[in-house]
Amino acid sequence: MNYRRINLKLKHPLAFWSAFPDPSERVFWYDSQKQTLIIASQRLTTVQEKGIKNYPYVFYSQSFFEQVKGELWQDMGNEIIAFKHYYIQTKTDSYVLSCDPLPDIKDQETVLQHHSYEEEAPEYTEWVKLYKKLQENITSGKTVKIVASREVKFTSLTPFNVEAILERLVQNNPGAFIFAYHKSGKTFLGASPEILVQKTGNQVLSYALAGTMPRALENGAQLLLKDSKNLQEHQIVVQKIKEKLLEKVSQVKIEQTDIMTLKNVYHLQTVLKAKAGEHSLIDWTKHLHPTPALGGHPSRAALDFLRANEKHERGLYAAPLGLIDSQGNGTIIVAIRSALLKDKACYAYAGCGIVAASDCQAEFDETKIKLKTILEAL
Ligand SMILES: C=C(O[C@H]1C=CC=C(C(=O)O)[C@@H]1O)C(=O)O
Repeated sequence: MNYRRINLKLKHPLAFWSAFPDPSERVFWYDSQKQTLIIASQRLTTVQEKGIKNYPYVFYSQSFFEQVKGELWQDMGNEIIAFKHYYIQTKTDSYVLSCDPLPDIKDQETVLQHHSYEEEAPEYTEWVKLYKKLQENITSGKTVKIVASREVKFTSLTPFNVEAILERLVQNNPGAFIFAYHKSGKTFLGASPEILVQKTGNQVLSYALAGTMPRALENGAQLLLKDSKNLQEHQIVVQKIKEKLLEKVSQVKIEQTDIMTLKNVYHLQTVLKAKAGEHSLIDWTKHLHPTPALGGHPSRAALDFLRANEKHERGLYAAPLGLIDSQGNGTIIVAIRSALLKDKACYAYAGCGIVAASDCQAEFDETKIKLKTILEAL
């Protein structure tokens, strides 16, 4: 496909997003580690994996579970999509790649509108019920760890303003991957710190990210590095990713476990690296998802439990998504610290890994802290 390159430096890059109102499909992707922003707009076509090389970037997503239940998440994800226009901004360059005439782009500042909203959270007693069943599952030996999640609905007096929320997600979350996928009047967005798999040439990298302490806790980072419950939760993820990598390649490099510091929480983080071999980024994604940082261990039993007992549909929450370039390189994150916006409704998601030594109230509180990523952007 022939894309023209047009030099364009926007002072307010979100103006590119705003230049394509509904029904334009759009993707926003800001890698704050590389300080690279890509905004893709207007679907050109759905792509088969072998066709990826024909487009500057494609957007890849797959739902958390293979089957998606209910109305809310219908038609979101499980596709590879090429777009007509890409606005690309790196530390040194800024341009558009386009295969269609561009609309007028007004380089206007985003109005940082705040929203007044009401919360419709399920009762704490609902969490307690789920937690009890989960502990029974662990005690019976079916599972060792399950990552349970909550969906909390926030209703605003005015429609949620995606640009303002994205702007604040970028400002508040250095180190994270800020993403948005807009389709049919719905926007799924968030600021995820977790790379499922990143492919650069013949290298792949994956984050084991599990184990959490609030930033508000004094010495939280030091406590986390020594906390046996969190270390167990974390090690399950490291071992599983290692095992999965070794199913395809002969060597894996496991870096030292460290602390990832985010705005509201600390996490335990271990980076694993391997050779990509002949496997594509999508092969690796399908092979690794869901890690026990999002599903549980053993995986099948944990997923069966979640399907049977979580009341909400996960859709793209905790699911793999990202951009892949024409060389097959890119970063697939798991879409946590995320929410689905639809007009005046915001469905926000947060989960936490639960093992035998967990505490019901502490895990609930952890999901509330994780929800702050979204709430502080509203
Ligand atoms: C499932 C989520 O977080 C995962 C990532 C980091 C730490 C986690 C934890 O400590 O439980 C979770 O595994 C979420 O934010 O919704």
